[in-house]
Amino acid sequence: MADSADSHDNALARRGLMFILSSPSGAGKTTISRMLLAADPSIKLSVSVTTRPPRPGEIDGVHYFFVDDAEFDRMVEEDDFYEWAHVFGHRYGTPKGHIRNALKEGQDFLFDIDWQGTQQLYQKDQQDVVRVFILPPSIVELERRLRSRATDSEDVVQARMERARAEISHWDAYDYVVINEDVNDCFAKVREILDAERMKRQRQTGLIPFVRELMS
Ligand SMILES: Nc1ncnc2c1ncn2[C@@H]1O[C@H](COP(=O)(O)OP(=O)(O)OP(=O)(O)O)[C@@H](O)[C@H]1O
Ligand SMILES: Nc1nc2c(ncn2[C@@H]2O[C@H](COP(=O)(O)O)[C@@H](O)[C@H]2O)c(=O)[nH]1
Repeated sequence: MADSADSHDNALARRGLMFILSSPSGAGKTTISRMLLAADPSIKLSVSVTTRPPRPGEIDGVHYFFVDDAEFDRMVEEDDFYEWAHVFGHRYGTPKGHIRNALKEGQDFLFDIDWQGTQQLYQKDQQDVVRVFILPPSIVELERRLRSRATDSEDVVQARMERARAEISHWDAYDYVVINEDVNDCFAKVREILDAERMKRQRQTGLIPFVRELMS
């Protein structure tokens, strides 16, 4: 029979989470994602595949896997994606890789993806998905942030601003909505959401035998 330390460890066993951060472009989800990854080594980034060219400082395999159209087509044909979508004139997709098995083993993953990808992941796996939408404090501030990032041409900034209201209209398809005014406050809220979701009874698959043993 397992001793109490073993059974307590088993009781903490749970499935991994698919923790999704979405927002209109420039609201700050990449910033919040990077803060979360730096603060919490037990969540891993799901690195997306994209046909968009790298921005200065972006590293292949770290921020994205940068591929050409032919390679993206090949991955679609071979069913390599959990989900993929057209966003701002390029294609972006979540590679299946080792995610499914790692989730079963309790590994949490962070997804920085848009509303289309969120819908697709949610349809496939409602149980493990947690959807968080980040809003900017105002449209003026959103535009200021897109420009201050200084990584995109004027045309790209304009195109993203034109899409901003349409992106925001999907806010009610998310479990949580957080306004990113002060970045540290926003990060703290996102972290609280992650911590609480990890504790949900339904996710803690190891609890059932533990509670049975406690009650026996
Ligand atoms: N709370 C904040 N206050 C001021 N600036 C912020 C805040 N949060 C993020 N920023 C800045 O705004 C810019 C856009 O942020 P970020 O790149 O994280 O946005 P994003 O939502 O990931 O955009 P995209 O979807 O285009 O990747 C960055 O320069 C970032 O440093
Ligand atoms: N559906 C998906 N959307 C994705 C994925 N990876 C990123 N994104 C979203 O695209 C836009 C633009 O990103 P950027 O890095 O070019 O600014 C943003 O909303 C991302 O969240 C993906 O794999 N699937």
